[in-house]
Amino acid sequence: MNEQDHYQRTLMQDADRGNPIARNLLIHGWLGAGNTSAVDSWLKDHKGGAQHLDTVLFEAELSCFHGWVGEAHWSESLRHCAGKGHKQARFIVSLYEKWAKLQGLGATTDALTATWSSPPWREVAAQDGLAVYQCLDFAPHTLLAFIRNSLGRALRPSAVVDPDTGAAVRHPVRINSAAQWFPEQLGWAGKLLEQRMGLTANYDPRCGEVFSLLHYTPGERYKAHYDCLPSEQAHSPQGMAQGGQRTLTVLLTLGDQGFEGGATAFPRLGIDVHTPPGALLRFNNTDDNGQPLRSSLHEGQPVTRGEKWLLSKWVREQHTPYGAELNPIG
Ligand SMILES: O=C(O)CCC(=O)C(=O)O
Ligand SMILES: [Fe+2]
Repeated sequence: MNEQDHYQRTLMQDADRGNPIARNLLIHGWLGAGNTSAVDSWLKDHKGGAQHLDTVLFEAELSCFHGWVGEAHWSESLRHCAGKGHKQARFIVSLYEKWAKLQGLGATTDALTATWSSPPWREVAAQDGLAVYQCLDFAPHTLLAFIRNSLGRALRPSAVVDPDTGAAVRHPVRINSAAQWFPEQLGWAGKLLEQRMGLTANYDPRCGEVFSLLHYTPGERYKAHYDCLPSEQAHSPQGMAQGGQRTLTVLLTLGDQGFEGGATAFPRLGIDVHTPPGALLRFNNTDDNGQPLRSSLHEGQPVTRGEKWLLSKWVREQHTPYGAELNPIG
């Protein structure tokens, strides 16, 4: 058996045992390859078995985010699973309801199918080609806690690769911990966040890089840096394969409520922004001609008390490999 067959067989076995990440990799792989009949028969096989509700919910997720034509409308399937007491389905329904409440939608509105209307942005600074905006009350606190609790377990000290040895080493530019939220781990909550963040901050989620979770304890910081890349690097064949230049940064503050210090500061503009939990901060890294913008220099100042949690999204000018995995048939 060659390596590819072995990988595929392992995925199938793990998916059959109910491992959701293996299942997502397997199905997203089939969707990306246009093999919809494999997806169809996998769903049919598993709907009868012990993982019946998991499979119904997963089919609903495919319908909601990937254009899959399921047996029922995704919102009906989601409600059905929640009604049967499926824990994850209940969480997702409650997430939609909390989000609808945050948007001021009345209790009579169907939170699952209500159209998303982006909350307003507030200008923090607009100077020297840089526009910094804040969007307060973007995401409900249950989502923030969910991300902290789930992805938080994958936090590791931030490292950069030593060009001489290839070893991962601590680097003084970024003293914090970080974790990446890979596409096969996003699940319903992560995909909903991708969708709503893209609509709100006005970018195509397929141009995004993987979400990074950043965590800072007192004394930790992210020293002044640019998110954009040197133009030659961004537009080299390797850079273009990654989506080209990083044009936009969007940060979602996850809490916790009580941290002090840790503002996101723009030293060339002389401003620092303290973004409350659930709010977005958005700024451009390039000018109107797509060139790196000097005024976009920014830093995460040292935290002085409590813990700072942040989810960061770097957006490229073109589709990224992450974007292709995020939305295999979109
Ligand atoms: O921690 C911060 O406030 C800044 C984070 C940041 O600059 C980034 O993720 O690119
Ligand atoms: Fe940054």
